Amino acid sequence: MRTSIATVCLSGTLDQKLAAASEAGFDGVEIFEPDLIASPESPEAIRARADELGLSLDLYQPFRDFEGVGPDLLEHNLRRAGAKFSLMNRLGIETMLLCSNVGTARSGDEQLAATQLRELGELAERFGVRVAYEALAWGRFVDDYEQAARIVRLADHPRIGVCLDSFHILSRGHDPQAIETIPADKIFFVQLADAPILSMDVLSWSRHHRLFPGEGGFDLAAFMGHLVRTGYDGPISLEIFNDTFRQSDAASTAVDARRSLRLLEDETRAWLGRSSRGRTEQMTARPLPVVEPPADINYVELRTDAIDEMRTLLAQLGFAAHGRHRTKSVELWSQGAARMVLGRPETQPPPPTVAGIGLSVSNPDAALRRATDLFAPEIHRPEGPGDESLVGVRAPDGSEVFFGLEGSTEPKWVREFPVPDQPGAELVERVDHINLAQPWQHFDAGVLFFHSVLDLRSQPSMEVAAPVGLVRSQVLRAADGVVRIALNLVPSGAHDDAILPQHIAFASTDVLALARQARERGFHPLDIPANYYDDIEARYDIEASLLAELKELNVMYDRDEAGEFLHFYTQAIGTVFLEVVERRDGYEGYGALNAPVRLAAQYQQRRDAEGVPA
Ligand SMILES: O=C(O)c1ccc(O)c(O)c1
Ligand SMILES: [Mg+2]
Repeated sequence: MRTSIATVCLSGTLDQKLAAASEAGFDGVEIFEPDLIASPESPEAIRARADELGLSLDLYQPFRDFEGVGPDLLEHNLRRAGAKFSLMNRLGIETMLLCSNVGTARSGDEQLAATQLRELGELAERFGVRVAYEALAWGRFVDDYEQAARIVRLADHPRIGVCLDSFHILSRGHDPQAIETIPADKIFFVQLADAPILSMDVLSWSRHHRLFPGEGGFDLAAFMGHLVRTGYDGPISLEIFNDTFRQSDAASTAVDARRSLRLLEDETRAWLGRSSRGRTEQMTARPLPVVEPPADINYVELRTDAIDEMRTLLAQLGFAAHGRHRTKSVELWSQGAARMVLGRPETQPPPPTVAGIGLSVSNPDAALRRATDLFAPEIHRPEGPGDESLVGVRAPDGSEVFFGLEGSTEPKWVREFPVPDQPGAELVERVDHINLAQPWQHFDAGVLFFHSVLDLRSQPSMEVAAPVGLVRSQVLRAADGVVRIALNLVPSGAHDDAILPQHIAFASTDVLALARQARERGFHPLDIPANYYDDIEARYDIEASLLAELKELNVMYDRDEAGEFLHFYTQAIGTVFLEVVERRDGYEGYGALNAPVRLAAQYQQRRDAEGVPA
């Protein structure tokens, strides 16, 4: 599969965009006209630069508002097109994208549009170029790819074909199956974009919210499957208009982009494999190693300067102290199968406080190979003699993900730490979920990373109101539900990022007993306001004695169709806090209704700690 990316996806100057695309391993790029016009380089110099970087220039775009017009305007439009064809000759670009007319078309007569495209084809012939006609989802008369394909057929000119853009097709709910009725030699270009499922006008959706494949809600494997069945073998190009990507580092965006196509190629191969008429020969990348989703989170590594406070907190929650590792400057705390590795930040820039997680997988080597095939940077850790070697990769937010062998007993590396003097309280069973605050520019990349590398599935994303802004939250979880990772998007305006810390939630068999024992050890939970308890009483008709106990211990409550959820929070230590949860009778959620109350309580806690008057 030949991969391409539109320069509009990336931030920076045209030269920086080309460099980022090349560095990430793309075969080619689409030149977006505003990037060219704004460039100080001549078209010839841009061509030379692309050659030097090993990039083909696959498309020049967009050309707008050509067809369906009156005779005077047609003449003007042909003159405009001639100028662009001549520019394309200087750039050495063969294909120009023509968007369906959104403004100047007077008629939706398909025969008229076809006749005018035929004239454009004649002109293109003279320049040795060709035109790919794309139905924009908001086109004045042409807004559907089947209509565009009909007009192209009527135009019947070798220099006129279609451009298929998954966004325009899938955003309108059009069935991509009819792609198979378009002859492959009439498909001149293919653009891919994913998007979150939103209910808004399609133009704004397209111009601001497109995402790389795998980051949104479209079924792009099916789209690709229908395309591959036509025999199309041209470039597959990403065209992502996204406000965040325009502002973030081009090099890392380009790597995310390549990751998305790598995954999609694999998913397309699988889709074709399941269908009766698969032709997978164009899926040229070797298949990604298949991995089972991780079986559990076998440790979480925290790097914090507030190490004494964290020790106190873990002890209050009933964790056993194993002490320091025999060679590394970290210590281990455990309770049940929940293991916390604790150390100070040692690298510059400092790692996120939740600096790493260990995942138990059936085949660590395959998991590592899959991750590196998906362009995740591998981590090499110095090891002491006899220490178990850790294999892992770096996530987009800078945290580390290590793969360990799944098994019924504890991981071997635990024996590299001393045995605790006192056992833990054993009211915590394991890590229930972790919640990673993502810097605003890494959120979508984080979703794609955990989805593609670990085969975790995205749950619908949610928005939670916090005093500092709306927090977008997305849970990714394994099919069996054991491993759950929630990603939170820190609002870009929230300079005080400590208000949206990361957190680790432990699963307990008896949260009330644990809260009581912790209190006896001096623990003070996050204070929950009395108004909250009035509200849940009204909402759920909770038994008076339970309500009193929840209130006394600052434990929050939720319910779904299956069961109940009891959970409490610790106060934050720096940018991290802990949670203990009890899921009764198969409750599946995370207490979403409680999240705004918790965020406001944390905000209040910080203001109190800083002595700000209420
Ligand atoms: O939003 C637009 O105008 C626009 C332009 C070119 C495209 O290929 C496209 O899909 C959308
Ligand atoms: Mg497009």
